[in-house]
Amino acid sequence: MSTKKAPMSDNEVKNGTSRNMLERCASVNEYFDISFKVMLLGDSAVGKTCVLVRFKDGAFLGGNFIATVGIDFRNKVVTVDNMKVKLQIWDTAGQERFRSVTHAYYRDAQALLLLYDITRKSSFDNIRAWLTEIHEYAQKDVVIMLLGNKSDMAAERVIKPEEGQKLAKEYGVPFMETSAKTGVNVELAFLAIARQLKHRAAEQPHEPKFQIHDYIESQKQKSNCCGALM
Ligand SMILES: Nc1nc2c(ncn2[C@@H]2O[C@H](COP(=O)(O)OP(=O)(O)OP(=O)(O)O)[C@@H](O)[C@H]2O)c(=O)[nH]1
Repeated sequence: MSTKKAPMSDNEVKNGTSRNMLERCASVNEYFDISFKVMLLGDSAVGKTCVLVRFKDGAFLGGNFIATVGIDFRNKVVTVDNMKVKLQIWDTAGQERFRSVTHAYYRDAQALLLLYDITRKSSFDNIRAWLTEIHEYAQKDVVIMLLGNKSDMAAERVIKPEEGQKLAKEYGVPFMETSAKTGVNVELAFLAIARQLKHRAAEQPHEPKFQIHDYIESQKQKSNCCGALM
Protein backbone atom coordinates (compact mmCIF):
# COMPACT_ATOMS: atom_id res chain seq x y z
CA MET A 1 0.00 0.00 0.00
CA SER A 2 1.33 3.43 -0.80
CA THR A 3 0.96 4.63 2.82
CA LYS A 4 3.83 2.49 3.95
CA LYS A 5 7.04 4.34 3.32
CA ALA A 6 10.50 4.74 4.75
CA PRO A 7 10.67 7.43 7.46
CA MET A 8 10.67 11.00 6.13
CA SER A 9 10.86 14.45 7.67
CA ASP A 10 7.61 15.94 8.98
CA ASN A 11 7.29 18.20 5.96
CA GLU A 12 7.79 15.35 3.57
CA VAL A 13 5.26 13.32 5.55
CA LYS A 14 2.55 15.95 5.17
CA ASN A 15 3.29 16.50 1.48
CA GLY A 16 3.43 12.79 0.75
CA THR A 17 0.19 12.19 2.64
CA SER A 18 -1.80 14.85 0.81
CA ARG A 19 -0.56 13.55 -2.54
CA ASN A 20 -1.85 10.08 -1.64
CA MET A 21 -5.19 11.52 -0.63
CA LEU A 22 -5.62 13.34 -3.94
CA GLU A 23 -4.86 10.14 -5.79
CA ARG A 24 -7.47 8.29 -3.75
CA CYS A 25 -10.10 11.03 -4.22
CA ALA A 26 -9.64 10.89 -7.98
CA SER A 27 -10.23 7.15 -8.07
CA VAL A 28 -13.38 7.11 -5.92
CA ASN A 29 -16.73 7.74 -7.53
CA GLU A 30 -18.78 4.69 -6.55
CA TYR A 31 -22.41 5.51 -5.79
CA PHE A 32 -23.43 5.81 -2.12
CA ASP A 33 -26.38 7.12 -0.08
CA ILE A 34 -24.57 8.11 3.07
CA SER A 35 -20.95 8.46 4.10
CA PHE A 36 -19.08 8.13 7.39
CA LYS A 37 -15.50 8.62 8.54
CA VAL A 38 -13.92 5.81 10.51
CA MET A 39 -10.43 5.94 12.04
CA LEU A 40 -8.09 3.09 12.92
CA LEU A 41 -6.06 3.73 16.06
CA GLY A 42 -3.61 1.83 18.24
CA ASP A 43 0.10 1.30 18.80
CA SER A 44 2.49 0.83 15.93
CA ALA A 45 2.50 -2.69 14.43
CA VAL A 46 -0.79 -3.86 15.99
CA GLY A 47 -2.06 -4.44 12.44
CA LYS A 48 -4.16 -1.38 11.53
CA THR A 49 -3.05 -1.25 7.90
CA CYS A 50 -3.40 -5.02 7.52
CA VAL A 51 -6.94 -4.96 8.94
CA LEU A 52 -7.86 -2.19 6.52
CA VAL A 53 -6.31 -3.99 3.54
CA ARG A 54 -8.08 -7.23 4.54
CA PHE A 55 -11.42 -5.40 4.63
CA LYS A 56 -10.86 -3.37 1.47
CA ASP A 57 -9.07 -5.92 -0.75
CA GLY A 58 -9.58 -9.27 1.00
CA ALA A 59 -5.81 -9.79 1.15
CA PHE A 60 -3.14 -10.06 3.84
CA LEU A 61 -0.08 -7.83 3.84
CA GLY A 62 2.52 -10.28 5.16
CA GLY A 63 6.27 -9.92 4.94
CA ASN A 64 8.40 -7.13 6.32
CA PHE A 65 6.69 -4.59 8.52
CA ILE A 66 6.88 -1.01 7.23
CA ALA A 67 5.35 1.58 9.56
CA THR A 68 2.69 3.94 8.26
CA VAL A 69 3.84 7.51 7.80
CA GLY A 70 1.33 10.14 8.91
CA ILE A 71 -2.19 9.23 7.83
CA ASP A 72 -3.97 7.92 4.74
CA PHE A 73 -7.41 6.66 3.84
CA ARG A 74 -9.26 4.06 1.77
CA ASN A 75 -12.97 4.02 0.87
CA LYS A 76 -15.32 1.08 0.82
CA VAL A 77 -19.04 1.07 0.08
CA VAL A 78 -21.09 -1.55 1.94
CA THR A 79 -24.81 -2.28 1.80
CA VAL A 80 -26.84 -1.93 4.98
CA ASP A 81 -30.59 -2.60 4.69
CA ASN A 82 -30.63 -1.66 0.99
CA MET A 83 -28.69 1.53 1.68
CA LYS A 84 -25.24 2.13 0.22
CA VAL A 85 -23.00 3.22 3.08
CA LYS A 86 -19.59 4.61 2.21
CA LEU A 87 -16.95 4.14 4.87
CA GLN A 88 -14.01 6.47 4.49
CA ILE A 89 -11.46 4.69 6.61
CA TRP A 90 -8.46 6.60 7.92
CA ASP A 91 -5.37 4.55 8.66
CA THR A 92 -3.22 6.37 11.19
CA ALA A 93 0.43 5.91 12.11
CA GLY A 94 0.79 4.31 15.52
CA GLN A 95 4.23 5.79 16.10
CA GLU A 96 4.37 8.49 18.77
CA ARG A 97 6.08 11.01 16.48
CA PHE A 98 2.99 11.23 14.25
CA ARG A 99 0.48 11.86 17.04
CA SER A 100 0.13 15.59 16.35
CA VAL A 101 -0.75 14.79 12.72
CA THR A 102 -3.45 12.28 13.68
CA HIS A 103 -4.96 14.44 16.46
CA ALA A 104 -6.16 16.87 13.82
CA TYR A 105 -8.33 14.16 12.24
CA TYR A 106 -10.08 12.85 15.38
CA ARG A 107 -12.74 15.56 15.38
CA ASP A 108 -14.19 14.49 12.00
CA ALA A 109 -14.38 10.78 12.78
CA GLN A 110 -17.78 9.25 13.53
CA ALA A 111 -16.28 5.91 14.57
CA LEU A 112 -12.96 4.67 15.90
CA LEU A 113 -11.60 1.16 15.73
CA LEU A 114 -9.02 0.86 18.50
CA LEU A 115 -6.62 -2.05 18.06
CA TYR A 116 -4.16 -3.90 20.24
CA ASP A 117 -2.05 -6.95 19.44
CA ILE A 118 -2.97 -10.05 21.48
CA THR A 119 0.71 -11.08 21.43
CA ARG A 120 2.05 -7.77 22.80
CA LYS A 121 1.07 -6.75 26.32
CA SER A 122 2.29 -3.16 25.99
CA SER A 123 -0.15 -2.56 23.13
CA PHE A 124 -2.98 -3.74 25.40
CA ASP A 125 -1.77 -1.70 28.38
CA ASN A 126 -1.67 1.40 26.17
CA ILE A 127 -5.37 1.11 25.31
CA ARG A 128 -6.29 3.20 28.36
CA ALA A 129 -3.99 5.99 27.17
CA TRP A 130 -5.55 5.78 23.71
CA LEU A 131 -9.02 6.09 25.25
CA THR A 132 -7.91 9.15 27.22
CA GLU A 133 -6.65 10.68 23.99
CA ILE A 134 -9.91 9.80 22.24
CA HIS A 135 -11.92 11.51 24.95
CA GLU A 136 -9.74 14.58 24.59
CA TYR A 137 -9.80 14.93 20.79
CA ALA A 138 -12.78 13.02 19.38
CA GLN A 139 -16.48 13.91 19.20
CA LYS A 140 -18.43 13.11 22.36
CA ASP A 141 -20.74 10.65 20.58
CA VAL A 142 -18.05 8.90 18.54
CA VAL A 143 -18.67 5.14 18.17
CA ILE A 144 -15.72 3.16 19.55
CA MET A 145 -14.91 -0.52 19.08
CA LEU A 146 -12.02 -2.39 20.70
CA LEU A 147 -10.27 -5.02 18.57
CA GLY A 148 -7.72 -7.58 19.77
CA ASN A 149 -5.88 -8.31 16.52
CA LYS A 150 -3.63 -11.24 15.43
CA SER A 151 -5.98 -13.85 16.91
CA ASP A 152 -4.39 -16.39 14.54
CA MET A 153 -1.17 -16.27 16.63
CA ALA A 154 -2.43 -18.63 19.34
CA ALA A 155 1.02 -19.83 20.46
CA GLU A 156 2.27 -16.28 21.07
CA ARG A 157 -0.89 -15.02 22.77
CA VAL A 158 -0.34 -13.06 26.02
CA ILE A 159 -3.74 -11.32 26.33
CA LYS A 160 -6.74 -13.59 26.86
CA PRO A 161 -10.02 -12.77 25.10
CA GLU A 162 -11.63 -12.29 28.54
CA GLU A 163 -9.16 -9.51 29.36
CA GLY A 164 -10.11 -7.65 26.19
CA GLN A 165 -13.79 -8.21 26.94
CA LYS A 166 -13.37 -6.94 30.51
CA LEU A 167 -11.61 -3.76 29.43
CA ALA A 168 -14.21 -3.10 26.72
CA LYS A 169 -17.02 -3.60 29.24
CA GLU A 170 -15.38 -1.15 31.63
CA TYR A 171 -15.51 1.52 28.91
CA GLY A 172 -18.91 0.39 27.57
CA VAL A 173 -17.61 -0.37 24.07
CA PRO A 174 -18.07 -3.47 21.90
CA PHE A 175 -15.15 -5.88 21.57
CA MET A 176 -14.00 -8.67 19.33
CA GLU A 177 -10.82 -10.42 18.35
CA THR A 178 -9.76 -10.18 14.72
CA SER A 179 -7.12 -11.58 12.42
CA ALA A 180 -6.03 -9.65 9.39
CA LYS A 181 -4.18 -12.80 8.35
CA THR A 182 -7.14 -15.19 8.29
CA GLY A 183 -9.83 -12.50 7.98
CA VAL A 184 -11.69 -13.62 11.12
CA ASN A 185 -14.15 -10.94 12.26
CA VAL A 186 -12.61 -8.16 10.15
CA GLU A 187 -15.64 -7.70 7.92
CA LEU A 188 -17.98 -8.10 10.89
CA ALA A 189 -16.21 -5.27 12.75
CA PHE A 190 -16.63 -2.80 9.89
CA LEU A 191 -20.18 -3.92 9.08
CA ALA A 192 -21.25 -3.55 12.70
CA ILE A 193 -19.83 -0.02 12.73
CA ALA A 194 -21.51 0.83 9.40
CA ARG A 195 -24.82 -0.50 10.68
CA GLN A 196 -24.55 1.41 13.96
CA LEU A 197 -23.75 4.70 12.18
CA LYS A 198 -26.46 4.21 9.56
CA HIS A 199 -29.08 3.46 12.22
CA ARG A 200 -28.04 6.48 14.23
CA ALA A 201 -28.26 8.75 11.19
CA ALA A 202 -31.63 7.42 10.02
CA GLU A 203 -33.19 6.72 13.43
CA GLN A 204 -36.96 7.09 13.67
CA PRO A 205 -38.45 7.93 17.09
CA HIS A 206 -40.74 4.86 17.10
CA GLU A 207 -38.00 2.42 16.10
CA PRO A 208 -36.09 0.44 18.73
CA LYS A 209 -32.47 1.56 19.11
CA PHE A 210 -29.86 -0.50 17.25
CA GLN A 211 -27.85 -2.56 19.72
CA ILE A 212 -24.36 -3.14 18.35
CA HIS A 213 -23.48 -5.77 21.00
CA ASP A 214 -26.56 -7.84 20.10
CA TYR A 215 -25.84 -7.50 16.39
CA ILE A 216 -22.25 -8.72 16.80
CA GLU A 217 -23.32 -11.68 18.94
CA SER A 218 -26.08 -12.70 16.51
CA GLN A 219 -23.69 -12.51 13.53
CA LYS A 220 -21.06 -14.55 15.39
CA GLN A 221 -23.65 -17.21 16.21
CA LYS A 222 -24.75 -17.29 12.57
CA SER A 223 -21.16 -17.78 11.42
CA ASN A 224 -20.56 -20.50 14.05
CA CYS A 225 -23.64 -22.40 13.04
CA CYS A 226 -23.43 -22.05 9.25
CA GLY A 227 -19.85 -20.99 8.51
CA ALA A 228 -21.45 -18.23 6.46
CA LEU A 229 -19.49 -15.25 7.68
CA MET A 230 -15.81 -14.73 7.01
N1 LIG B 1 -0.06 -13.12 12.17
C1 LIG B 1 -0.59 -11.90 11.98
N2 LIG B 1 0.20 -10.85 11.65
C2 LIG B 1 -0.38 -9.65 11.46
C3 LIG B 1 -1.77 -9.45 11.59
N3 LIG B 1 -2.04 -8.14 11.36
C4 LIG B 1 -0.85 -7.57 11.08
N4 LIG B 1 0.15 -8.46 11.15
C5 LIG B 1 1.58 -8.19 10.95
O1 LIG B 1 1.97 -7.22 11.92
C6 LIG B 1 2.86 -6.28 11.36
C7 LIG B 1 2.33 -4.87 11.53
O2 LIG B 1 1.14 -4.72 10.77
P1 LIG B 1 0.65 -3.28 10.25
O3 LIG B 1 -0.73 -3.45 9.72
O4 LIG B 1 1.64 -2.70 9.34
O5 LIG B 1 0.63 -2.45 11.62
P2 LIG B 1 0.12 -0.96 11.90
O6 LIG B 1 -0.70 -1.01 13.13
O7 LIG B 1 -0.53 -0.40 10.67
O8 LIG B 1 1.50 -0.21 12.21
P3 LIG B 1 1.81 1.39 12.08
O9 LIG B 1 1.66 1.69 10.63
O10 LIG B 1 3.22 1.57 12.54
O11 LIG B 1 0.85 2.11 12.95
C8 LIG B 1 3.09 -6.68 9.91
O12 LIG B 1 4.28 -7.45 9.82
C9 LIG B 1 1.89 -7.57 9.58
O13 LIG B 1 2.17 -8.54 8.60
C10 LIG B 1 -2.59 -10.58 11.94
O14 LIG B 1 -3.81 -10.51 12.10
N5 LIG B 1 -1.95 -11.77 12.13
